[in-house]
Amino acid sequence: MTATKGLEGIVAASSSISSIIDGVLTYRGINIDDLAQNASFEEVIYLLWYGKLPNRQELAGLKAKLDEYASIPNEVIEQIKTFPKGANSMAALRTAISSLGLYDESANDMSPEANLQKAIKLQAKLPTIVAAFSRIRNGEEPVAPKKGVSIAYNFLYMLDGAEPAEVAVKALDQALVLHADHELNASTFAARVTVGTLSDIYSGVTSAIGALKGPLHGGANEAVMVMLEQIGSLANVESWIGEALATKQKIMGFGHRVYKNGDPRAKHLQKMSRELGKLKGNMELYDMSVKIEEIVTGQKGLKPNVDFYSASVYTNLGIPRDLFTPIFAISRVSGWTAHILEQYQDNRLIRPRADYVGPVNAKYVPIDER
Ligand SMILES: CC(=O)SCCNC(=O)CCNC(=O)[C@H](O)C(C)(C)COP(=O)(O)OP(=O)(O)OC[C@H]1O[C@@H](n2cnc3c(N)ncnc32)[C@H](O)[C@@H]1OP(=O)(O)O
Ligand SMILES: O=C([O-])CC(=O)C(=O)O
Repeated sequence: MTATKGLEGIVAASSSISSIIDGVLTYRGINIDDLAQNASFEEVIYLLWYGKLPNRQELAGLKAKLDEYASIPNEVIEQIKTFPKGANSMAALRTAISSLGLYDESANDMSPEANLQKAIKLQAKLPTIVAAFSRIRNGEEPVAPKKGVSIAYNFLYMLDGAEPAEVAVKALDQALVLHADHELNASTFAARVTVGTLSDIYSGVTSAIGALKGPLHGGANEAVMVMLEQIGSLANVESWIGEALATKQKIMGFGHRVYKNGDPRAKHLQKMSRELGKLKGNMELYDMSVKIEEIVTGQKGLKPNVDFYSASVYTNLGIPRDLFTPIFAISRVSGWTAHILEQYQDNRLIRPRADYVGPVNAKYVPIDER
């Protein structure tokens, strides 16, 4: 037995949810470019869960359910109030989602109907939790979710307690579409491994949040912003990136396990970043990002991934840096739950082998002789 480090190129599941073929990403066979330009995030959620685009009535039905489930139990709000000041936002989300399962009487009902309802609940409640966490740590009361608006609108509304600008809602909605699913990425794989033991959906999503948090995965969007802040200005880009490359540091937001010729989502986020910069009358972050891309692609052949331009997009939307990865989770929970439902439909325990490289025939040495 020999191991493939990082499971690169290993096909570990069959799935009909999203595909990456010759660098082209589709959700249920529909090209991401088409979806990014035309679909709302709610249509995409429906597409991922039900395998087809909804008609008007089906979409209205899903939105009504999302409205019904968007509020979170008081016990969870009270628990968030006990979190340490300065808690990591993804750790807080992981804990709150795990707690949410305690207050759902159907948490361990494994019927397909109950699991679908729980997927809707998780999608509906996750943005409410992120916004509540953000307000509570700022010493503010959480804002209750509004009915009859999109997830993107509601999240921005619950975050600031004010009606969001149309342009901000549109940009966030498109970002949510672009992040919704991505085949067998690390967090989705973690979710599938967890529920492959026939554990419950809350456990699966909690595992996924833990995996998304890391800077080699979803945590990279926050890390890109840290880098932009450290660089500080367009004038510093060349020397900062030059030094980072010379000392073999990883440039956050570049490279991808599956895309070697570029991530098809990055161009949409780049366009959004440019447009939001123009609207704000401040192109510094956009110009810095373009310059970084020019150098990193020129010198290393590495292309920006989905996380790179999302950092300047979210910053231009006025969102605090440490909420970038929780926003990724607000979107990706649609994909995680679609994969969890698919895993339950045709489950087999996921249990690979390890290539043992440790000592053999070692003897137990009594403690006094060590
Ligand atoms: C939503 C997402 O999860 S998208 C990914 C988000 N993560 C990031 O942006 C973090 C930065 N990128 C990376 O760390 C990597 O490109 C990953 C984790 C995305 C992919 O990793 P892998 O497929 O394992 O590629 P690996 O890390 O082996 O890289 C191959 C080579 O390219 C280099 N490389 C890859 N990415 C980068 C980078 N961002 N900056 C500098 N060099 C890089 C590696 O150092 C390695 O070089 P070597 O062969 O000389 O050792
Ligand atoms: O697929 C991956 O490895 C990383 C990921 O989640 C994405 O790019 O959206």
